[in-house]
Amino acid sequence: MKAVRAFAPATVANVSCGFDILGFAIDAMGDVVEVRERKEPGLQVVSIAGDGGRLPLEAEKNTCAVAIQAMLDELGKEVGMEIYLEKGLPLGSGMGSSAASAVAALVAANRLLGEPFEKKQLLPFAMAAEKVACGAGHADNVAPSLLGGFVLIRDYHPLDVIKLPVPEGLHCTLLHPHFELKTSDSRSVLRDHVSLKHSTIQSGNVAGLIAGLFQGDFELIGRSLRDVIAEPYRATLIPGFYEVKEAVKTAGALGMGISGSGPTLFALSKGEGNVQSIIDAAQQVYDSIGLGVDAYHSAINTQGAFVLE
Ligand SMILES: Nc1ncnc2c1ncn2[C@@H]1O[C@H](COP(=O)(O)OP(=O)(O)O)[C@@H](O)[C@H]1O
Ligand SMILES: N[C@@H](CCOP(=O)(O)O)C(=O)O
Repeated sequence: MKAVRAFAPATVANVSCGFDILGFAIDAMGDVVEVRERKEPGLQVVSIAGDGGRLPLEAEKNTCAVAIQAMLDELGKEVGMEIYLEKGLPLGSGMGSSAASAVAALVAANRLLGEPFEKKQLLPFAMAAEKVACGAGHADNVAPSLLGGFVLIRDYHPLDVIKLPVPEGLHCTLLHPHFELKTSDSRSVLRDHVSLKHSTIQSGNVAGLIAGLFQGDFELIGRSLRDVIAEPYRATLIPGFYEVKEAVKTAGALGMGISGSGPTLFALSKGEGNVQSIIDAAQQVYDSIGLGVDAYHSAINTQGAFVLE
C-alpha cells in the first residue's frame, strides 16, 4: 500500500497591514500529514495526534480531508485515502493551524496521485478547506505555507499570487498567550467599511512593506507594520496587546502586530541579537497581567511545504 508524508509550516498572515493579502511562513513549527492509499473509495481521517482529542475526525469538517476532496473533485476521481495527522501547531492560535493541515495533506495526496498538479495549483483546494475552518476562504495562510517566504495575494478573482523576496537576516519572534481565539470570532469583530483616510494609510503601509522587502530595508519594514483596519478591533480581544507592543519595540523589535487573527503576536527583528530581550520584555507584561505565554523564534521559512522522504 502506497503512503506519503508531508510537512507544512506555520504562517503569519496579514503581516499587520495586509489583511487577507499578505503572509509569510516560519521555520519553527508545522503540521505533518501522512496519506495512505486504500481500496475502498472515500476519505477517512484515521488518527490525529497532538490535538488533545479536539479536532474533528469527520472528513467533511477536517481541513486535511476537505482540501483533498476539493482536489479529487477537480480531477473527477473517486480515490480511497486514509489520513493520519500529526498536529505540531496549537489550535486557534493565529499561526495558520487549519491551513498547515490542509496544505500538508494536499502535498502528500498530490504526490500519492503522481503529481497531477503543480504546487501553486493546489492553492484553491487549500482555500476551500479554510472556508470550512473559519467561514472565509482566505489565502494568506495557505499560500505561504505551500510556497514558503513572503507571499502577496494581489487578487482573489482570479487568484493572483506573487512571491516576494525575503531579506537575509529577517527574524521573527512569536508570542502565543495561553488562550484560543477562533478566526471566525476574530473576523466577526471587523467592520465592513473602511474610511478613505484609513484606506490611504493602509495602502501606504502595504506598499512600504513590499518596498522594504525588495530593498532589504529593515527600518522601512518595521515602520510599515501598521494596521488601521483590523488591529484596532482585534486588539480588544487580546489582553496586554498595546503594552506588549511598546515593550518589544523598546527591546529592539522593528515592529509588532497580530499574527493572523491572533491571539499570537509576531515581532520582526534584524537578526537574532535582540530576540531574548524581546521575549523577556513581552514575558514581563504577560506576567503582570497573569497570562501564560509560549515564545518561539525563527527565520523566515523560504521552502514551504514538502514531502518527507
Ligand atoms: N486539521 C485541522 N487543524 C486545525 N483546525 C482544524 C482542522 N480541521 C478543522 N479545523 C477547525 O478549524 C478551526 C481552527 O481554525 P482557525 O480558527 O482558523 O485557527 P488557526 O488560526 O489556528 O488556523 C477550528 O474550529 C477547528 O476545529
Ligand atoms: N487574514 C486572516 C488570517 C487568519 O489567520 P489565522 O492564522 O488566525 O487563521 C484573518 O485575519 O482573519
